[in-house]
Amino acid sequence: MEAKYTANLPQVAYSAQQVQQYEEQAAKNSGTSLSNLMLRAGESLFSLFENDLVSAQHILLLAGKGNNAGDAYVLARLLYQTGRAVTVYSLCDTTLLTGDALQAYQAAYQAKVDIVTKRPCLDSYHVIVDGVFGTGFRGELPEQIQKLFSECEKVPANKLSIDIPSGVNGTTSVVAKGAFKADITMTFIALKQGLLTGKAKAHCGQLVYTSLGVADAFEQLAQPSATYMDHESLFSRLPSRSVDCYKNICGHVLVVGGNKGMAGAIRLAAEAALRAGAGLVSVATHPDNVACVLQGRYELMVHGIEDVQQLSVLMSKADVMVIGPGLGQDEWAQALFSQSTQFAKQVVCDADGLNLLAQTKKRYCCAVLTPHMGEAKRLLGVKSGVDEANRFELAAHLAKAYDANIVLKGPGTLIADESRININRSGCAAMASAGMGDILSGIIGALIAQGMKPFAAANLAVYIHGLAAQIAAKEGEKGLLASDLFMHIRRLLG
Ligand SMILES: NC(=O)C1=CN([C@@H]2O[C@H](COP(=O)(O)OP(=O)(O)OC[C@H]3O[C@@H](n4cnc5c(N)ncnc54)[C@H](O)[C@@H]3O)[C@@H](O)[C@H]2O)[C@@H](O)CC1
Ligand SMILES: [K+]
Repeated sequence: MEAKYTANLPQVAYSAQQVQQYEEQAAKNSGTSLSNLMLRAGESLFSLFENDLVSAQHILLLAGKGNNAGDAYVLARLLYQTGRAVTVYSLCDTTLLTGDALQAYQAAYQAKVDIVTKRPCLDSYHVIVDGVFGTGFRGELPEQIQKLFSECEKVPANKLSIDIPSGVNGTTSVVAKGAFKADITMTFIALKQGLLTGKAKAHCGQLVYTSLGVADAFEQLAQPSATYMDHESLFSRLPSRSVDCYKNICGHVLVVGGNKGMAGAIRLAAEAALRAGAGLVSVATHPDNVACVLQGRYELMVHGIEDVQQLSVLMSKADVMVIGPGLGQDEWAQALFSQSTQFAKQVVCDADGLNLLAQTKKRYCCAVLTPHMGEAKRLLGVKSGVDEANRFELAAHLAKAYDANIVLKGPGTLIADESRININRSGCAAMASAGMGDILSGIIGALIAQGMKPFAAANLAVYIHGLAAQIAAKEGEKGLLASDLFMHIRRLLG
């Protein structure tokens, strides 16, 4: 079933707890009530069926016992009253319903909506609507609900989640085992940060936002917990080039890595730095790799490093150092890493650079660290008090512990410094191919070398990288070679 959704998402995000805390006051300040908001939520969901899911005639709604179910009962009544075949499968005894949810249930019941407590066969529905848990979900999903959701995944019906896919935590992005997998999620009142990153992002499918008419009042009550930055504002922070500029004033990036047998990673990072506009790019690599890294990319200045003094000389000439791609962790790598910590300017540290950083007490004076979840956990070590599955907590904690900008890779990459977190908008699982991370670190290095602040550079680099990967994938370059991104990176940066 073809569906066309517009996802005009706001540029600020909040925790699900903030939504719970302020929704009632926001409703009051907007001259309305929570029960009215539930009606509006149901109506907004209904509009999806009127505009996008027009051919859906057989609809199954799964209902829990909270207000998320209340939204489902309002929707069920509206769908039924317009002639669709509607069944609500209540996962709880309906005598447990209270408050607004009870009222919504009663209205649906009186309108003669088919409400059952025995599991129907899932095969014949065009759409399955998940109204089981929303912002009130805590902990783990009961096993029988996991089973039901797993059966839902097997049938071809479109899956629509109300507010939050059941089992996803809208604050932390932690996804409980067996959580509902939606094709579309319509979320209300405020954009919940937990839906925008990590595995949670995949569980939402297409995210659609509806303010229920209280966004202004809500924004006056609550401080955003994260931004969801507009890319236009990022591009405007890229320094423009004057007609009389030359290579020496466009930044000199030193790329360090490429141990024996790992020339590819360092070459990708170095070429990415060139493509992203660095005036000069030097490479410090294993002597065996010099010819190979230089091959076909003669703009690079490639040096085989036998002792750390050679690296020291290169460091003295560079504006930014990118360390880690293909670095390895042997003696040669450790010596280079150790020397690199003397660098007094901006460092971008990736891959084995991060692993070596995790193993020592040495720190960079100013760094952008670009870990994936595994590396992030290693960087964290055994420090207690941080929920390792909570991407927001992890990124914020690392920014503090390492006094660095953090790029926590993965879908909806998080970019954090000590005081803020931005969630990347380009929305692509771009890191899923070999070499993608190497390219990202090269772009970040080049943007900093050209004068961008590290936080903005990291954000723009992640955005460009994701977009380039999306374009490359759309153009049918199957398997998505990392190097397919290069042409698009150059074009996107204008
Ligand atoms: N009138 C209102 O208050 C409005 C509520 N809205 C909807 O209401 C939702 C929030 O409603 P609620 O706060 O009632 O919460 P939920 O509807 O998310 O569910 C809470 C219920 O689930 C149970 N529960 C939580 N975790 C569980 C677990 N792991 N296993 C088993 N049971 C579990 C709780 O005990 C509670 O009974 C929002 O997501 C949104 O969909 C919106 O319609 C806006 C207006
Ligand atoms: K839900």
